[in-house]
Amino acid sequence: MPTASYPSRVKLVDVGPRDGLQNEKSPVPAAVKIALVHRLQDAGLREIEVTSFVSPKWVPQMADNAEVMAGIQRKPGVRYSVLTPNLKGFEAARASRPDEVVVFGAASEAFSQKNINCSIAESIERFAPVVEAARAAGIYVRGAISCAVGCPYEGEVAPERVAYVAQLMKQIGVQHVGVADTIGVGTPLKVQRAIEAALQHYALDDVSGHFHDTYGQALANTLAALELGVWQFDTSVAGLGGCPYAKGATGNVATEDVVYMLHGMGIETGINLDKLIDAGVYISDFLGRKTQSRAATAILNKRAG
Ligand SMILES: CC(C)(COP(=O)([O-])OP(=O)([O-])OC[C@H]1O[C@@H](n2cnc3c(N)ncnc32)[C@H](O)[C@@H]1OP(=O)([O-])[O-])[C@@H](O)C(=O)NCCC(=O)NCCSC(=O)C[C@@](C)(O)CC(=O)[O-]
Repeated sequence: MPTASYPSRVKLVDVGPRDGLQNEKSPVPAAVKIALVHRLQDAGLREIEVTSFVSPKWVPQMADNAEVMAGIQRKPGVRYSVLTPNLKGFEAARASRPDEVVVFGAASEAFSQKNINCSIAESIERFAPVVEAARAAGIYVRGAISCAVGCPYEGEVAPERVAYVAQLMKQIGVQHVGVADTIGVGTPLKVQRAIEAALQHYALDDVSGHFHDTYGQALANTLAALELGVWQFDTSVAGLGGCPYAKGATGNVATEDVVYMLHGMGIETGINLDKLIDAGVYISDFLGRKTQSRAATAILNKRAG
């Protein structure tokens, strides 16, 4: 049996400050979000998804988007991304000088309606002017394809739906797509089919994985994506998070767990695991709960002796 050949280097985008905190019921002060971003960049993260410019009525936790972006002491070489669902969000985001904006669509009609209040076709119409304005301003545009393997409202999602949305995103000039298992129901072969669907329209260098860990499959799914040559992943420090419109779904795969796995496989990330664990402890302590990262828990137990 041939051994899979894995990429030698992987880029992780920590989405903890955005995806991780968007669903928190109690307000997290902007100062804490800013401190978390600082800790992540000090740990070696080179891309951080900071916040979203969405309706504060829909996602109150992200209402401090501009304040958070303004408070970050930017580190050279680090890219800061934000979510922008429409032109209103983009115009507000633009003033805060993001390096990258994310338009977020879905492979499921029902999730599109629940999450962004429009159909898939309408979402593409809303994204098109965002993409045009962002690219004209030299801002990179990433697209997220939610519910790429399963939807909380429609159940299983066929890879053809992912290919369909990827094609629409490609047509309007989105530069990169993230294949997102929003509710963490995917298993390795299903995730590979979803990624292959995106690869029908995007090059390998322009596709990333975004796996929630609800069913404990996210690391296995990350490995399955690596086997296809995917080398970019969204992960969340301490495994924070969940989507307000995907009830019951847990956070993303913990950044610490992915870093531990990759380093163990001899794959470089540029991330200092100890500092990353400290960043996870910082935010978990603030939230008054234990980290969701198994690797961090094991290493913290060892540190405690
Ligand atoms: C997309 C909208 C805004 C459409 O919401 P809508 O109600 O259809 O928008 P609208 O254009 O009809 O406007 C209604 C009101 O919202 C305001 N509005 C309109 N746009 C904005 C904006 N950008 N920023 C601030 N305010 C905005 C607008 O000004 C107006 O205010 P009013 O006149 O009623 O006072 C809404 O549905 C929304 O905000 N949804 C939130 C979606 C969200 O943030 N979901 C979580 C992130 S996605 C995710 O987590 C998945 C991902 C990416 O991680 C990948 C994965 O795992 O799947």
